Amino acid sequence: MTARASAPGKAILFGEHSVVYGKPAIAVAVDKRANVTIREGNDDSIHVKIPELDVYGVIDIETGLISLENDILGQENPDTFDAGILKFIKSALFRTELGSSPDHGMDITVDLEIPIGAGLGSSAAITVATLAAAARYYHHDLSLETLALTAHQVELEVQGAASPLDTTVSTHGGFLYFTHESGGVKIKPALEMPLVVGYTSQPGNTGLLVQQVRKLCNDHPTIIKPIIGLMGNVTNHARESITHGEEERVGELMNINQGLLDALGVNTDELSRLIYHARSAGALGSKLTGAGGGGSMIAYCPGKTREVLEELQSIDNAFLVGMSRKGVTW
Ligand SMILES: Nc1ncnc2c1ncn2[C@@H]1O[C@H](COP(=O)(O)OP(=O)(O)O)[C@@H](O)[C@H]1O
Ligand SMILES: C[C@@](O)(CCOP(=O)(O)O)CC(=O)O
Ligand SMILES: [Mg+2]
Repeated sequence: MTARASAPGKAILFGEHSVVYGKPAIAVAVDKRANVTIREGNDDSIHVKIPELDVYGVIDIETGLISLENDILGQENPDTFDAGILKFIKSALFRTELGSSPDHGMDITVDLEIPIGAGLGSSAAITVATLAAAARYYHHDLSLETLALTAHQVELEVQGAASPLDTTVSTHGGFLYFTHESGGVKIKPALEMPLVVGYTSQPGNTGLLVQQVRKLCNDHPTIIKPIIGLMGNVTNHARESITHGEEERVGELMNINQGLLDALGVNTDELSRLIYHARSAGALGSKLTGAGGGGSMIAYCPGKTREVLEELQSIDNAFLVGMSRKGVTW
């Protein structure tokens, strides 16, 4: 038996971090995906292979313990490596919503097109695709709604705190205005949305950054809560501007959102450099995307895509990102 599923990463245009505090957000599924294949295994363990990351993990079915076959990351970074992405895969495989849980060995391969820890939702895409592939493997029917909800539970369990934004976008695809009350509502942009992503070689860890913002908010509630409230206002203004085709205002609102994210302490030197260089090369707006603390920025650059891409590539990694209407496929 072989079961396959695939789910897209995402870019957050407006509202990362404030979405964890109940505010709205705008995000788009991107044309980079996590592709998961599950096959029956030859022994009693779950073997997970992620060739793009050089990660070869083993999950013990009885104890749930995760170990690394090649332990390269553990050796390089013994204090900080915590089996990272394998925790999401394990948590997904053992969810009761799947109707069954692993009772024999499996071989799981993740073909990952999304850079990890780059704010582009690799954790959500891998989680959604693993759940979908496992449901198929167990011949279990799972609605998209249950799939998105279950994937959010996985992110919550592994990350500690998480909004349902990434898992909603990865499940349903498209360009979404997300609220906690109504979930993802598709947006019809009245303008082209050419986006360039620039990513630093330093990965960010979403769980740690969300905790860091929580601490800042607890230490300075009368300052940080209004900033989070403002971020919600920026997102709502941006939705108007996107649907009315107001390019310059969209750019300005991205820059304002970036200033507020900086105030939350999730910006870095490297991100700032990419963000300001993108603006100098002609981007109307640029900001970090996802959790920050490293990872990626996006630049909104109608008519200037080539200039911005070349500028960012001269500093670090950069690529043009396209929207994916396709959410999870299985
Ligand atoms: N090279 C790596 N190999 C395995 N796991 C990794 C690696 N780099 C980061 N991780 C883990 O992958 C997860 C990435 O999820 P997250 O921090 O949400 O970033 P994103 O979803 O933006 O890619 C984290 O739990 C992190 O510990
Ligand atoms: C910072 C946050 O808003 C987005 C995190 O996205 P990513 O894992 O960095 O791709 C956290 C969340 O919404 O759960
Ligand atoms: Mg993530």
